[in-house]
Amino acid sequence: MIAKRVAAEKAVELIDNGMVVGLGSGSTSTLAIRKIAEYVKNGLQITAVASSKNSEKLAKELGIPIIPFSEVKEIDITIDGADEVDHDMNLIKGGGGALLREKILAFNSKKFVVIIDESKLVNKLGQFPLPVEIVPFASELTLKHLEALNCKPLIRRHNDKEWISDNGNLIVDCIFNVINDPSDLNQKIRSIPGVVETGLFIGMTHTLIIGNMEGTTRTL
Ligand SMILES: O=C[C@H](O)[C@H](O)[C@H](O)COP(=O)(O)O
Repeated sequence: MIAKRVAAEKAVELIDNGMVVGLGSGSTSTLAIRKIAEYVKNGLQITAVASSKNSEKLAKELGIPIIPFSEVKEIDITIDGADEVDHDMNLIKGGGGALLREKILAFNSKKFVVIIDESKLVNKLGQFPLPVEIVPFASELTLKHLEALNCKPLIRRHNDKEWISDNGNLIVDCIFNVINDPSDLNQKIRSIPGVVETGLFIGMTHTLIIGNMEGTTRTL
């Protein structure tokens, strides 16, 4: 927890008055949201957009001013976690199922800051099952095409039911074990009709902040 916390706190230092801030999702992002709320209480003036209903609810409860996407022209900085990060700062995200909104935020941000503890660093992506958001219609066919890309696709379930994303879609966790060419795989998956988005974030990270158990951080 300390590794995630120091990475989150370091990232929050990058926020200035007047910024539009994108809020990520997951446990590391939650630590960042809590720190942002402290700054807001102490006078920092920002507006924020959230990448999930959970993050939006938490931010509102903590007094962070949230604006709807319809009012956002550009985001100054988005701070978000990741499930795996490779040497090129490519990511797997979506362990919490928020990948689509997270990718929209990252794509529309001047600065996309990723915060992780050092256990998330890998030589090659793919040990963590790749989350892919798909529409529920004809999901069996979409799964068949995912399987043809040499993975084991499993529809995410919770309490014996299919888990539904904030966008009303399904999440498929694709077990690849090793992803040799993340960019090529991302394109192949996105070309399957029925796929909404993948959890591969290729070339999107501007800054990576890695926290460790000693309570220090490294910024790339
Ligand atoms: O959908 C969830 C997000 O992509 C999270 O940022 C990712 O799963 C990392 O989560 P955590 O910070 O809890 O490890």
